[in-house]
Amino acid sequence: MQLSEARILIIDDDVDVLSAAKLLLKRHAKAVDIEKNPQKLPFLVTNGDYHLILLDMNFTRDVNSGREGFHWLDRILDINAAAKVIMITAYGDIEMAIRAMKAGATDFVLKPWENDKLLATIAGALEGGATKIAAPAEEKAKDESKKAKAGAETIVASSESIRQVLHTAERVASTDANVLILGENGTGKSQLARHIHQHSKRADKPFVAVDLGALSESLFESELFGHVKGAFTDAKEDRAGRFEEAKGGTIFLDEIGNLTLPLQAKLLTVIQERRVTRVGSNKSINVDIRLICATNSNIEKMVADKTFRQDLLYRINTIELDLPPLRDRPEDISALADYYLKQYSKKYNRPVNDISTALIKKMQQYNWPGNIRELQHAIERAVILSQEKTLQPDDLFLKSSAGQPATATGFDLEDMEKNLIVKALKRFNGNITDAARELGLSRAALYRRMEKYGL
Ligand SMILES: Nc1ncnc2c1ncn2[C@@H]1O[C@H](COP(=O)(O)OP(=O)(O)OP(=O)(O)O)[C@@H](O)[C@H]1O
Repeated sequence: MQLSEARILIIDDDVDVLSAAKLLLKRHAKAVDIEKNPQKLPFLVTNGDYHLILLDMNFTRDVNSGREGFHWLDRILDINAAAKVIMITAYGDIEMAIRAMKAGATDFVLKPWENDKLLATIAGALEGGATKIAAPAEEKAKDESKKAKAGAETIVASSESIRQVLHTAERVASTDANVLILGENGTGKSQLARHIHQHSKRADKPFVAVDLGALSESLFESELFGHVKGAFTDAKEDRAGRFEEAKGGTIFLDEIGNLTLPLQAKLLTVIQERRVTRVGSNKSINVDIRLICATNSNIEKMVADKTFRQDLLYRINTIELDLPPLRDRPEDISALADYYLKQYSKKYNRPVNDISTALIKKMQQYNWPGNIRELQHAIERAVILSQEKTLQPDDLFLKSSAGQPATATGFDLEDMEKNLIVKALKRFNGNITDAARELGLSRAALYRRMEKYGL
């Protein structure tokens, strides 16, 4: 839709921001309403028929955390999941802006804004009607059902090593052989397990995934094997366990290397007998399941150290599939980056459609400790933050030198700040006053940071 047809609501507790925005927008839009008090939002959203809402992230009551901004974003999307909300965020709040986009905001603008940029962002949000991000709950439900549908997930496989693994996986899918998938975190073990299920004759039966690493010892039995009413204090009714839920289908036991020895013994019995007994019951039930396990531990070493039972390993590893880390398959890096670029530029309605050769090179030199999951998140952030059509090396926040571990999030705030400053200085040909204004900093604060980063 055109900006000239749009009804816009602006919510900010700073009256100067409100009047500046109104002054600008009323010249371009059909109607502009402003409101200082966010408590009025539910009423306004319900009755106002707005095409777009500009929402402040940090109300003064809650300046630092942005919590209130998220709260109001949620309220708006609860009332109208298709609402278009642009968050107004201060410089330094980029991390929050990313979270807001993930939580369902259509876009964000940094304060203080440039008028042209604000207008372009609003016009972009209004135009991108069809690609509006779904509200989180909707999105999640869509994801789940997508995953459940056979063949719905795309596996990117350019490298010979992954093609080999996929080839073997598809060949063994039709058998009922137990499969053990090995690989570092984020290499795609869960995805491969789902792929095997989808290519098996059990595809239209349940696929039940259990993260054994997240299961406490006390919950293990009732979660996996179920319980009968009264078996323990909280057992208010009979409940089937995950093995029973997977009947006729596949059970995927992730992080099997995390099981303690007593639990390994219990699991071994069930796998051998293909029968489970609910906690508190004396009747065992037959379960027809296909078993797939995965671990990022060195399981052979665990057997040698006697922390993993050899007989259990022999039961679960009839077929062993080894997913190599991403750093060992550079051909997959550019294919995956491309795949996620398309996915996220569509999801977030961003104009980014290409990755520069220099950035591909940078990615291929990096060691990706978090593997595909880390690459996926890095591209997602870059797509959200980039203003350009082609992603450049500066757009991806990685530790710069190859072989260095990334930070826990793969995203370093200081690197990010330095990059933003470099970009602003470039854009304004080194003009400190203009760059500082763009960044929302005083000239002195910008000088201090330039000194800190040796710029
Ligand atoms: N070949 C691939 N093509 C496209 N996306 C992939 C591929 N492999 C993995 N992914 C994606 O990477 C992310 C991590 O994959 P997954 O959860 O399967 O890894 P994992 O090895 O099970 O991780 P963890 O060890 O932490 O449980 C997921 O979003 C998944 O969809």
